[in-house]
Amino acid sequence: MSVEWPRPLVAGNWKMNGLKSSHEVLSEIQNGYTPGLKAKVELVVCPPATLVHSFAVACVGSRVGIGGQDCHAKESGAFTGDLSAEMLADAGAAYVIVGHSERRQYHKEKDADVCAKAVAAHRAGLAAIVCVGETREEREAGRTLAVVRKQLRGSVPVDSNSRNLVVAYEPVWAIGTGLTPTAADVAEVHAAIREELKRLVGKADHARVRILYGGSVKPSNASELMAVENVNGALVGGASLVAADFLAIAGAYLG
Ligand SMILES: O=C(CO)COP(=O)(O)O
Repeated sequence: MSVEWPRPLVAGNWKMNGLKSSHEVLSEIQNGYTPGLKAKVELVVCPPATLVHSFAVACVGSRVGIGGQDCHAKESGAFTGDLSAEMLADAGAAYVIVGHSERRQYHKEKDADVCAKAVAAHRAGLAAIVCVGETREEREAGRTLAVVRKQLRGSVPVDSNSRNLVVAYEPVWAIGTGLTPTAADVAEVHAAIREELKRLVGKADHARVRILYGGSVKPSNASELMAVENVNGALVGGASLVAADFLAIAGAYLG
């Protein structure tokens, strides 16, 4: 029996960028999401929380999905400034990024915290985009695979399946630097992630979990990176803020 894959996923992580005026960028993305592109690739935009609801409302009909960039593990309570997965779902999000390296670095999030957030995402009916990736020091010490495997084992909830889990491999040293690993390096890490998923998600479904590559993805390198085995899409930072660049990256799937 042949495995029917879900479409690859190209997600834009806008980080702390975006004001009301950014609706213009969203409109350009929607206009460029043609039926031909829709047939080949799923597009998701993860704006700052202030824009999640209005973006979700604007996207009804265009099928561009909306995601949050983080969530709290609890459903509600005295957590000033935080946002629950249920609130993101209520605002119209279908995805939430958890465990981004900027959260791990600046907010000291550990694997257990990331896992609790992914559990919350599932509880709220969201798909969790779980981020993993090594630092430059870890790569230079030859520890990349060990680090990524450990992060996965600690961060992926037991109830995960190919509909509620996406994994994003983002080498920390490649984020916002213009540097990318070689295609062979990406292939090696993604193969290790796939193998690990076999244990975490189960034999029946692990092959359908999408594994995204993230870190300095641009229109100029998207085709090469998206062609690597076990790369099922991209998590795009800077280039996702420019509609033409984001669409060109997704366009890598038009062949
Ligand atoms: O962190 C990233 C996406 O989550 C990648 O950022 P850049 O594409 O800007 O390198």
